[in-house]
Amino acid sequence: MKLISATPSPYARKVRICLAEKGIPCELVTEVPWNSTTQTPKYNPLEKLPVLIVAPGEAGNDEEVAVYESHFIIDWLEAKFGAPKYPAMLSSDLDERLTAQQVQVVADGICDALVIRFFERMRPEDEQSKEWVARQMRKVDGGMKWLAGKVASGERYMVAGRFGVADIATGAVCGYLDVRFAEYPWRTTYPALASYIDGLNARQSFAETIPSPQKITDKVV
Ligand SMILES: N[C@@H](CCC(=O)N[C@@H](CS(=O)(=O)O)C(=O)NCC(=O)O)C(=O)O
Repeated sequence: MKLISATPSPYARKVRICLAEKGIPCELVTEVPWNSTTQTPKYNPLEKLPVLIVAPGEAGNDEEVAVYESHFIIDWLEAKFGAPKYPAMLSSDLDERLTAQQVQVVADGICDALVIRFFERMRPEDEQSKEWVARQMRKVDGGMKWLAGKVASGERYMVAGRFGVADIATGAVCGYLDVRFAEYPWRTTYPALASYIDGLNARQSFAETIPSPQKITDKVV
Protein backbone atom coordinates (compact mmCIF):
# COMPACT_ATOMS: atom_id res chain seq x y z
CA MET A 1 0.00 0.00 0.00
CA LYS A 2 1.02 3.65 -0.49
CA LEU A 3 -0.03 6.70 1.51
CA ILE A 4 0.03 10.12 -0.10
CA SER A 5 1.04 12.32 2.81
CA ALA A 6 2.47 15.72 3.71
CA THR A 7 4.96 16.45 6.47
CA PRO A 8 2.80 18.91 8.49
CA SER A 9 -0.52 17.11 7.91
CA PRO A 10 -2.31 16.12 11.13
CA TYR A 11 -4.83 14.12 9.10
CA ALA A 12 -2.11 12.12 7.34
CA ARG A 13 -0.34 11.67 10.67
CA LYS A 14 -3.41 9.99 12.17
CA VAL A 15 -3.34 7.41 9.38
CA ARG A 16 0.45 6.95 9.66
CA ILE A 17 0.13 6.33 13.41
CA CYS A 18 -2.72 3.88 12.82
CA LEU A 19 -0.71 1.94 10.20
CA ALA A 20 2.33 1.85 12.50
CA GLU A 21 0.29 0.71 15.51
CA LYS A 22 -1.24 -2.07 13.41
CA GLY A 23 2.15 -3.05 11.99
CA ILE A 24 0.96 -2.61 8.40
CA PRO A 25 3.80 -1.77 5.99
CA CYS A 26 3.01 1.21 3.77
CA GLU A 27 5.13 3.26 1.38
CA LEU A 28 4.97 6.97 2.22
CA VAL A 29 4.59 9.30 -0.77
CA THR A 30 5.28 12.75 0.65
CA GLU A 31 4.14 15.76 -1.32
CA VAL A 32 2.79 19.31 -1.06
CA PRO A 33 -0.96 19.07 -1.76
CA TRP A 34 -1.19 22.83 -2.31
CA ASN A 35 1.25 22.78 -5.23
CA SER A 36 0.14 21.95 -8.78
CA THR A 37 2.51 18.96 -8.71
CA THR A 38 0.21 17.12 -6.30
CA GLN A 39 -1.09 13.67 -7.27
CA THR A 40 -4.21 13.98 -5.10
CA PRO A 41 -6.65 14.95 -7.92
CA LYS A 42 -5.71 11.66 -9.65
CA TYR A 43 -7.22 9.72 -6.75
CA ASN A 44 -9.49 12.08 -4.79
CA PRO A 45 -12.07 14.42 -6.41
CA LEU A 46 -11.72 16.59 -3.29
CA GLU A 47 -7.98 16.96 -4.08
CA LYS A 48 -6.96 16.33 -0.48
CA LEU A 49 -4.47 14.07 1.20
CA PRO A 50 -4.11 11.67 2.93
CA VAL A 51 -4.99 9.15 0.27
CA LEU A 52 -4.36 5.46 0.88
CA ILE A 53 -3.68 3.65 -2.40
CA VAL A 54 -4.31 -0.09 -2.16
CA ALA A 55 -2.93 -2.24 -4.97
CA PRO A 56 -5.05 -5.10 -6.33
CA GLY A 57 -5.07 -8.02 -3.91
CA GLU A 58 -3.65 -6.10 -0.96
CA ALA A 59 -6.90 -6.09 0.97
CA GLY A 60 -9.11 -8.52 -0.90
CA ASN A 61 -9.66 -5.94 -3.67
CA ASP A 62 -9.48 -6.97 -7.36
CA GLU A 63 -8.83 -3.40 -8.59
CA GLU A 64 -6.64 -0.65 -7.19
CA VAL A 65 -8.55 1.23 -4.47
CA ALA A 66 -8.01 4.83 -3.33
CA VAL A 67 -9.30 5.57 0.18
CA TYR A 68 -9.50 9.19 1.43
CA GLU A 69 -10.74 11.32 4.29
CA SER A 70 -8.59 10.38 7.28
CA HIS A 71 -11.43 9.27 9.56
CA PHE A 72 -12.74 6.99 6.77
CA ILE A 73 -9.24 5.62 6.06
CA ILE A 74 -9.03 4.66 9.73
CA ASP A 75 -12.49 3.06 9.63
CA TRP A 76 -11.43 1.26 6.44
CA LEU A 77 -8.23 -0.03 8.09
CA GLU A 78 -10.24 -1.17 11.11
CA ALA A 79 -12.59 -3.08 8.81
CA LYS A 80 -9.88 -4.64 6.61
CA PHE A 81 -7.12 -5.08 9.21
CA GLY A 82 -9.11 -5.58 12.38
CA ALA A 83 -8.74 -7.49 15.64
CA PRO A 84 -7.71 -10.02 16.67
CA LYS A 85 -5.07 -10.30 13.90
CA TYR A 86 -4.26 -6.58 14.14
CA PRO A 87 -4.46 -4.25 17.13
CA ALA A 88 -7.82 -2.45 17.21
CA MET A 89 -7.81 1.34 17.15
CA LEU A 90 -11.53 1.46 17.91
CA SER A 91 -13.17 -0.40 20.79
CA SER A 92 -15.57 -3.29 20.20
CA ASP A 93 -17.77 -1.62 22.83
CA LEU A 94 -20.27 0.56 20.95
CA ASP A 95 -20.35 3.51 23.35
CA GLU A 96 -16.56 3.55 23.77
CA ARG A 97 -16.23 3.52 19.95
CA LEU A 98 -18.72 6.36 19.54
CA THR A 99 -16.99 8.41 22.26
CA ALA A 100 -13.65 7.99 20.49
CA GLN A 101 -15.16 8.98 17.15
CA GLN A 102 -16.70 12.08 18.75
CA VAL A 103 -13.25 13.05 20.04
CA GLN A 104 -11.92 12.63 16.48
CA VAL A 105 -14.73 14.90 15.18
CA VAL A 106 -13.63 17.70 17.54
CA ALA A 107 -9.90 17.17 16.95
CA ASP A 108 -10.35 17.17 13.17
CA GLY A 109 -12.60 20.23 13.43
CA ILE A 110 -9.88 22.12 15.28
CA CYS A 111 -7.45 21.17 12.50
CA ASP A 112 -9.94 22.39 9.89
CA ALA A 113 -10.15 25.78 11.63
CA LEU A 114 -6.35 25.93 11.92
CA VAL A 115 -5.91 25.26 8.20
CA ILE A 116 -8.29 28.12 7.40
CA ARG A 117 -6.38 30.36 9.86
CA PHE A 118 -3.07 29.32 8.27
CA PHE A 119 -4.14 30.42 4.82
CA GLU A 120 -5.85 33.61 6.00
CA ARG A 121 -2.46 34.51 7.49
CA MET A 122 -0.94 34.08 3.99
CA ARG A 123 -2.99 36.97 2.60
CA PRO A 124 -1.53 40.49 2.64
CA GLU A 125 -2.15 42.00 6.09
CA ASP A 126 -4.76 44.49 4.85
CA GLU A 127 -6.72 41.73 3.10
CA GLN A 128 -6.95 39.43 6.13
CA SER A 129 -10.44 39.25 7.66
CA LYS A 130 -10.25 39.83 11.41
CA GLU A 131 -13.79 38.48 11.82
CA TRP A 132 -13.00 35.31 9.89
CA VAL A 133 -9.80 34.70 11.90
CA ALA A 134 -11.62 35.38 15.20
CA ARG A 135 -14.31 32.86 14.24
CA GLN A 136 -11.72 30.17 13.49
CA MET A 137 -9.79 30.81 16.70
CA ARG A 138 -13.03 30.56 18.72
CA LYS A 139 -13.42 27.05 17.31
CA VAL A 140 -9.80 26.24 18.17
CA ASP A 141 -10.11 27.61 21.72
CA GLY A 142 -13.46 25.91 22.34
CA GLY A 143 -12.28 22.65 20.82
CA MET A 144 -9.05 22.55 22.82
CA LYS A 145 -10.98 23.29 26.03
CA TRP A 146 -13.35 20.43 25.20
CA LEU A 147 -10.45 18.02 24.46
CA ALA A 148 -8.61 19.03 27.63
CA GLY A 149 -11.80 18.30 29.56
CA LYS A 150 -11.74 14.72 28.21
CA VAL A 151 -8.32 14.04 29.72
CA ALA A 152 -8.69 12.67 33.23
CA SER A 153 -5.49 13.73 35.05
CA GLY A 154 -3.06 10.89 35.38
CA GLU A 155 -4.89 8.82 32.74
CA ARG A 156 -2.64 7.57 29.92
CA TYR A 157 -5.47 7.22 27.39
CA MET A 158 -8.64 9.12 26.72
CA VAL A 159 -11.26 6.39 26.39
CA ALA A 160 -11.73 3.37 28.68
CA GLY A 161 -8.02 3.08 29.54
CA ARG A 162 -7.05 1.74 26.09
CA PHE A 163 -5.01 3.43 23.33
CA GLY A 164 -7.02 4.24 20.22
CA VAL A 165 -8.43 6.76 17.77
CA ALA A 166 -9.23 9.40 20.41
CA ASP A 167 -5.55 9.48 21.44
CA ILE A 168 -4.36 9.46 17.82
CA ALA A 169 -6.62 12.37 16.86
CA THR A 170 -5.83 14.42 19.96
CA GLY A 171 -2.10 13.82 19.54
CA ALA A 172 -2.32 14.86 15.90
CA VAL A 173 -4.02 18.19 16.57
CA CYS A 174 -1.58 19.07 19.37
CA GLY A 175 1.35 18.16 17.12
CA TYR A 176 -0.12 20.34 14.40
CA LEU A 177 -0.38 23.29 16.78
CA ASP A 178 3.28 22.82 17.68
CA VAL A 179 4.44 22.75 14.06
CA ARG A 180 2.23 25.51 12.62
CA PHE A 181 1.12 27.62 15.61
CA ALA A 182 3.94 27.36 18.15
CA GLU A 183 2.68 30.56 19.78
CA TYR A 184 -0.61 28.90 20.79
CA PRO A 185 -0.28 28.28 24.59
CA TRP A 186 -2.15 24.98 24.92
CA ARG A 187 0.53 23.42 27.14
CA THR A 188 0.45 26.19 29.74
CA THR A 189 -3.34 26.53 29.57
CA TYR A 190 -3.90 22.77 29.91
CA PRO A 191 -1.02 21.14 31.88
CA ALA A 192 -2.86 17.80 32.30
CA LEU A 193 -3.37 17.67 28.51
CA ALA A 194 0.34 18.47 28.05
CA SER A 195 1.49 15.56 30.22
CA TYR A 196 -1.02 13.23 28.53
CA ILE A 197 0.40 14.24 25.14
CA ASP A 198 3.97 13.77 26.40
CA GLY A 199 2.97 10.22 27.27
CA LEU A 200 1.61 9.61 23.77
CA ASN A 201 4.68 11.19 22.13
CA ALA A 202 6.81 8.48 23.77
CA ARG A 203 5.13 5.86 21.54
CA GLN A 204 7.19 4.80 18.55
CA SER A 205 4.26 5.49 16.19
CA PHE A 206 4.23 9.11 17.39
CA ALA A 207 8.01 9.51 17.54
CA GLU A 208 8.42 8.35 13.91
CA THR A 209 5.67 10.67 12.60
CA ILE A 210 6.56 14.01 14.19
CA PRO A 211 5.22 16.72 11.84
CA SER A 212 7.47 19.25 10.14
CA PRO A 213 6.69 22.34 8.03
CA GLN A 214 6.76 22.24 4.23
CA LYS A 215 7.36 24.92 1.62
CA ILE A 216 4.31 25.83 -0.46
CA THR A 217 5.52 27.36 -3.75
CA ASP A 218 2.18 27.88 -5.53
CA LYS A 219 -0.10 30.86 -4.83
CA VAL A 220 -2.96 29.25 -2.91
CA VAL A 221 -5.06 32.24 -1.72
N1 LIG B 1 -11.08 16.07 6.14
C1 LIG B 1 -9.83 15.73 5.49
C2 LIG B 1 -8.91 16.92 5.54
C3 LIG B 1 -7.62 16.67 4.77
C4 LIG B 1 -6.90 17.96 4.38
O1 LIG B 1 -7.41 19.07 4.57
N2 LIG B 1 -5.68 17.81 3.84
C5 LIG B 1 -4.92 18.96 3.34
C6 LIG B 1 -3.44 18.84 3.61
S1 LIG B 1 -3.02 19.17 5.27
O2 LIG B 1 -3.72 20.42 5.65
O3 LIG B 1 -3.50 18.05 6.04
O4 LIG B 1 -1.58 19.31 5.33
C7 LIG B 1 -5.08 19.03 1.84
O5 LIG B 1 -4.80 18.04 1.17
N3 LIG B 1 -5.49 20.20 1.34
C8 LIG B 1 -5.55 20.41 -0.10
C9 LIG B 1 -6.84 21.11 -0.48
O6 LIG B 1 -7.69 21.32 0.44
O7 LIG B 1 -6.98 21.46 -1.66
C10 LIG B 1 -9.22 14.48 6.15
O8 LIG B 1 -9.52 14.25 7.31
O9 LIG B 1 -8.49 13.72 5.46
